[in-house]
Amino acid sequence: MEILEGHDLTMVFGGLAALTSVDIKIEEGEILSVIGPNGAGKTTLFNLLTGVYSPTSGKIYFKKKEIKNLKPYQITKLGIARTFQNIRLFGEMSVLDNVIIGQHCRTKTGIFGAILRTPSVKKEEASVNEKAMDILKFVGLEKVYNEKAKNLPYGKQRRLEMARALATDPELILLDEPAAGMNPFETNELIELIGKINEMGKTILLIEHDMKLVMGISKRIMVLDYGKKIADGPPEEIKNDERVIKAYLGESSRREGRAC
Ligand SMILES: Nc1ncnc2c1ncn2[C@@H]1O[C@H](COP(=O)(O)OP(=O)(O)OP(=O)(O)O)[C@@H](O)[C@H]1O
Repeated sequence: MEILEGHDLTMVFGGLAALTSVDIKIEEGEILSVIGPNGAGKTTLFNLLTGVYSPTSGKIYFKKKEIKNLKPYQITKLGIARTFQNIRLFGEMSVLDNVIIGQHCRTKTGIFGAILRTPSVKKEEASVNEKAMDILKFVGLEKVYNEKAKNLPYGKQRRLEMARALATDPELILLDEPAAGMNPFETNELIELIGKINEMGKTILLIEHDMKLVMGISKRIMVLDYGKKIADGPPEEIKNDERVIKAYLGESSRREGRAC
């Protein structure tokens, strides 16, 4: 069954079409990667699916429910979580607190309960703490739970972003360039972690430039170029797709052009 569908998605920014008539379908339980040269529209697509922008036209369904006009927090509550290309942690807060904040959309305590500290509030706090520690163990950060987030090395900060996304108890996780800035060792660890998250039953949508990671873990790959979908299929097919090869060759010649 499809967990998420986007139909005919178009996004225009002041006359520039960042996406034109893009269809996307994600099957429950799959790992789908979105790739494409710089400026192809990948992040714009993520921003539409998570409610950061409302598309200029087109429809988006999560588990058959239309979500096009929902706010990001409403979409999170329905079961979609994301990480960002530029890490967005609360640097001055502890690793544990960053994960606890992720659970906020699932807790019941209101302002009065928090002030009065009723037994049910204390009980909920204890279970929130326990769950946050379980998630930190899962991503391998339990030993640094008390560190300030900003003091973690880069690869661990990325893991913490994933932990915080997991804390919202999502069915679908969108990862925006999770391997960006990682060394090969950290990337291998990340591949393992994404596999484990998928084995837990979570569906994963990924934007990534690291082809080793993309080819290694994706069940399917969708390719964007200049805001249009130019290919969609299993990794073996995408590797040999002429339009995809051309789009990437075009990008390297654009880069060389810039460097001159
Ligand atoms: N908020 C915005 N306002 C105006 N133009 C935008 C906005 N967001 C994106 N764009 C433009 O839309 C196009 C697609 O950008 P987008 O960031 O989605 O590409 P991308 O594939 O994620 O690129 P990269 O791989 O470099 O992150 C680009 O031309 C970009 O400049």
